[in-house]
Amino acid sequence: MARILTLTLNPALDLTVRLPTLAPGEVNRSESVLSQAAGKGVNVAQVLADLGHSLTVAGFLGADNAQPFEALFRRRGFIDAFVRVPGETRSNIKLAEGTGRITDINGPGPEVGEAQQDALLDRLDLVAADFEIAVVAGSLPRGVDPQWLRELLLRLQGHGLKVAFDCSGAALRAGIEAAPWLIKPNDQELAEACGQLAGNAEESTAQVESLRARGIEQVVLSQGPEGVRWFSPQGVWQALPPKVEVASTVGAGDSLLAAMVHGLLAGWPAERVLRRATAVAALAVTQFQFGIGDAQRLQRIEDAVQVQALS
Ligand SMILES: Nc1ncnc2c1ncn2[C@@H]1O[C@H](COP(=O)(O)OP(=O)(O)OP(=O)(O)O)[C@@H](O)[C@H]1O
Ligand SMILES: O=P(O)(O)OC[C@@]1(O)O[C@H](CO)[C@@H](O)[C@@H]1O
Repeated sequence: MARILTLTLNPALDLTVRLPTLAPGEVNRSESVLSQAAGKGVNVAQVLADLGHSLTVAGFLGADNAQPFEALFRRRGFIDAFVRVPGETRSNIKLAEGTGRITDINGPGPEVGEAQQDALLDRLDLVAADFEIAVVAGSLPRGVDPQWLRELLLRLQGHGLKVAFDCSGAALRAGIEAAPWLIKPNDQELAEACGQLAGNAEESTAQVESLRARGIEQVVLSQGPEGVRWFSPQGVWQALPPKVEVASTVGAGDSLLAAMVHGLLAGWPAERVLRRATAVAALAVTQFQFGIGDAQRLQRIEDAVQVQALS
């Protein structure tokens, strides 16, 4: 199995508040509140660990509330290469209604100074050669410029790493300039990357192909309950997940990304890569925790995923 680095520049403590129905402007009573050390790259690491890989996690972590992250890293056996920054890692609130609807309230993250940004680059220069691949996922904290992110991706690639990248907005556009190996936009992020929302499948295909023409080998377009379209040198593939009971969609994209990386690193045939990854993502929406909770359930979901080659 591979040694994988995940970078979460703006991790979060996810506070998932479960309630029957959200009534905005009213006093709401929750059923439970779950607090988890999270953020996209950390969630990806959890899934990759369950798929058998050995993980190093890095990024910027607020020094004042690092404990839940450190506990997770110890429990999971992750090597902790996070640079500590003054202040707190943000808390992101996820309002999870009984219907499966989720309302995300994500914080901006701590202010990260130039010295800490340099420290992370220096640390990555030291360790990069140990890895086959880096997964860079999630937003930027305050003080970090999208162009710094572009430089970071170029630097990782300069060390010979494949980069899988999942981001949004200006940071996504800047990262794309570095032509990472793989990106995983959703429809909205594809629109942000290409300047307009595609009106139909033909238009989104043309947008994806324009990105691939810029040197991005793999584009995994995630489309919520409608599944995945995957554009790669192995052709264009589509997967439709079975209907599942939704607990929380938070982290579904991270699960999809992790499992795509897993299948591609394993060198599996395209159909198997996409089938497994779609099942891992569908399983993720049935649970509140990150990672692969129930292997038997995963197999049942995988058997029900529909995959077809589009070209
Ligand atoms: N209701 C659902 N049922 C089954 N699979 C789902 C459902 N919602 C999402 N998925 C799976 O998870 C994948 C990722 O979901 P989505 O497209 O919402 O990602 P995302 O926007 O990156 O999400 P997030 O950023 O919250 O992780 C989808 O491509 C699909 O395979
Ligand atoms: O604000 P960002 O960095 O874009 O997204 C952060 C986040 O919503 O992404 C993960 C789910 O993908 C959550 O664990 C986390 O709270």
